[in-house]
Amino acid sequence: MRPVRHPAALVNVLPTPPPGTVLADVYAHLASAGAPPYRYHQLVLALQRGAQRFDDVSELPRSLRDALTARFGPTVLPLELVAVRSAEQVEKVLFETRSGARLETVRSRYRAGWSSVCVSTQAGCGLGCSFCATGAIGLARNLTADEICAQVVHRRWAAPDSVAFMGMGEALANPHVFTALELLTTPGYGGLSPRRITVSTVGFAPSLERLTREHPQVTITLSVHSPFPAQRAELVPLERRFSLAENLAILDRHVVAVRRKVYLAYLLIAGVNDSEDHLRALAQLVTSRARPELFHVSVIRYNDASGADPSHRAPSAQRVDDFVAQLRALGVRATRRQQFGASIDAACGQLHARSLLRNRRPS
Ligand SMILES: C[S@@+](CC[C@H](N)C(=O)[O-])C[C@H]1O[C@@H](n2cnc3c(N)ncnc32)[C@H](O)[C@@H]1O
Ligand code: SF4
Repeated sequence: MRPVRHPAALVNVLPTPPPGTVLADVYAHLASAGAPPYRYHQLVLALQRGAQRFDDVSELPRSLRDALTARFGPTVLPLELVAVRSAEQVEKVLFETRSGARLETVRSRYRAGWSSVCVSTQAGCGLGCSFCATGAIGLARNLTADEICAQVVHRRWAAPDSVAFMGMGEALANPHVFTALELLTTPGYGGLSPRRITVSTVGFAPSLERLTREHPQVTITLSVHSPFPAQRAELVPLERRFSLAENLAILDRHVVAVRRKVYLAYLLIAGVNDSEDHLRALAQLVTSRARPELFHVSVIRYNDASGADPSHRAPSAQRVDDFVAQLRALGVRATRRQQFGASIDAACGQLHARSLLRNRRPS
């Protein structure tokens, strides 16, 4: 949404911020201090223009800026930029939260004038997938909604065209993700179309159901990785709690209700899940759905990941292309997921918020 300039015009424009966010606390604080409503709106506009500190919001009287700083600390956004690394069309940033938790965010510019931010939803991840660097470090904690949104609106980059919840962590294991989605999609705050937001999950079924109910237009990616339950449980231990079948049943209902495509991620690991049997079983899994045309398989080439199972190997690029072509020949809509930034550990599955410190550089 384009900022509305005149404060008086703003009073009834911005909805109240969702509870559980710093903006909700600021809103309540300003109201209890007797500040007129447009002061809150001035603050939000200043944030959208890149202000990071209460002190930067020159539209607010000095006394109010001082009161907000005294109550909430100097910065509005709860992340400090610690280090940056760039390569190809990708920039990877290491952030630190006020409590000292570390997370990484990746910004890609994959075609002229189009940018996407891949946000982390947890510091680490507790789900222990065998192929993932984030899983290897375990879970430190869920990120707050503010910490998730701050990655999107950080002054380092202009507002992105799309946001992927595909960085560190399992988004649907973190209830704060729902607050973040609300903030990012509300006009006047993030203002992003939900269709430009992708949530990737290994299948936290109750939260997946909730996502389809509360944010039906958000794009969903379900990480599959094996069509065989016993093997999938080895690769993705959450399979033992919420099966692929249970998650696919949720998506079956969802695609019928919203008539929108969902994505199935298939991470190809040489000699592990790239056999003819896997190919046929995966194709059967998709083509047997009631609406197979609404399931799109994204094949991902395995990236070397620190702490992952040392026996995992990347297939050749040709093998990935062949796998995609064979899926198509079996009637499945499939593409290879384009990935950039593997040389700086910024590609899928490589985020672990440790090695960037060697490249520390000021913002
Ligand atoms: C890190 S996960 C985060 C989102 C969510 N937890 C999930 O697993 O879908 C994002 C994507 O990275 C992929 N991924 C994980 N480890 C990988 C690796 N070593 N190489 C390539 N992709 C990987 C996952 O399969 C998933 O599609
Ligand atoms: S692949 Fe996703 S769910 Fe699995 S360990 Fe990595 S971040 Fe967690």
